[in-house]
Amino acid sequence: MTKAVVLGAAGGIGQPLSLLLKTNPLVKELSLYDIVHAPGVAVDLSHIATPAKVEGFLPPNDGLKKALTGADIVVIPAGVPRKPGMTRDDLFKINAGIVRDLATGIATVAPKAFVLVISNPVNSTVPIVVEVFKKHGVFDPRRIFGVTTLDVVRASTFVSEILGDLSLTPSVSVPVVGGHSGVTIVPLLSQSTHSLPAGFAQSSLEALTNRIQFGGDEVVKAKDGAGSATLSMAYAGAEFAGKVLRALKGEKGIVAPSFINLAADKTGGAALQKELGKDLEYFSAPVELGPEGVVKINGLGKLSDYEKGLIAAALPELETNIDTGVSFISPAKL
Ligand SMILES: NC(=O)C1=CN([C@@H]2O[C@H](COP(=O)(O)OP(=O)(O)OC[C@H]3O[C@@H](n4cnc5c(N)ncnc54)[C@H](O)[C@@H]3O)[C@@H](O)[C@H]2O)C=CC1
Ligand SMILES: O=C([O-])CC(=O)C(=O)O
Repeated sequence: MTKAVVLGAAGGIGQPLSLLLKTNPLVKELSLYDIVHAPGVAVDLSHIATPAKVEGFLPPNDGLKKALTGADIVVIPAGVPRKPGMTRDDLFKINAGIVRDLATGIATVAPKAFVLVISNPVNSTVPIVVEVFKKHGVFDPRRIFGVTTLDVVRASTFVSEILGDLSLTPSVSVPVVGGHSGVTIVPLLSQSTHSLPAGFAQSSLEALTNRIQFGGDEVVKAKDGAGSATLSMAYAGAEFAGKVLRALKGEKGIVAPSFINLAADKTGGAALQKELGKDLEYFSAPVELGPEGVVKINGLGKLSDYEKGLIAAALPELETNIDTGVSFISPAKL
């Protein structure tokens, strides 16, 4: 009996993500929570002929508590999205408090649930969730994930476009590491399952890297004030949640990049910090998943000199983003 919960379920991401979770056969119960419209979205989804039982909750009458009771996996797309001209960090002022309050609810009601954080800025909101869990004495680094899957999805799509064959997309896999904003997004294109065309110029590689790093801006610009990626994010969120659910059920060998606390696997985390040359507490790396969450943090593999430069450029911003999140909850630590 697996219960999934979506917090922020009536939003641009929340609705299609809830739809996709409703169609996942591993989900037996689906609870939707939002400050608006969640019961209506739930009734709508409840007519779909798949097994998951759907319920929707609003804040009054302990709605958050009811939504979270018995949760195995909680996905958080609650919060405001960007408008043109904004960075993800500009969202921190509003989203930090939203994520803190929702994390407090999870830590109190469903401390063992897997928590998948979509709300931006992910590089800071994941540390917020972790600090809240620490304060409640329920922190397990293996169970808290920043969802960076959209960067991986974009990398597969853009590489397939360059190879001139979109039908390759499902099998093209490119590790994307670091974090989830601008230069902290580091695609390791040299490790793509499908090589770029022979003679692919360095300038083209840089343009492709830039497109993956700033893919979010492409959508924000195209939506022209109406928000940021929602449908592709819902797809990516459902894909990552699906992997976590399969691992929870005992399937072995599932690996996916995610922004995690490196204490999730002490040996792998320490080895990664050594590779990075920096004692970062968080990093998005390929992680192997199991029934208890992160089983193993994989290293970066063989990097090109260009990729080494991208990692070096990502580290200072990542460190600042992480500190911003930690100090929002635990100012004394810094
Ligand atoms: N990790 C990633 O790759 C991506 C992250 N995002 C982020 O996801 C977040 C959501 O984006 P959208 O769905 O487009 O925004 P949206 O504005 O369409 O939806 C957000 C939803 O959150 C709800 N909400 C606000 N405060 C809440 C609270 N305290 N409790 C429960 N629900 C609350 C709102 O009522 C709304 O329904 C943004 O922060 C955005 O930047 C967006 C795309 C990709
Ligand atoms: O760009 C944004 O603000 C939303 C996001 O995280 C993405 O699309 O990758």
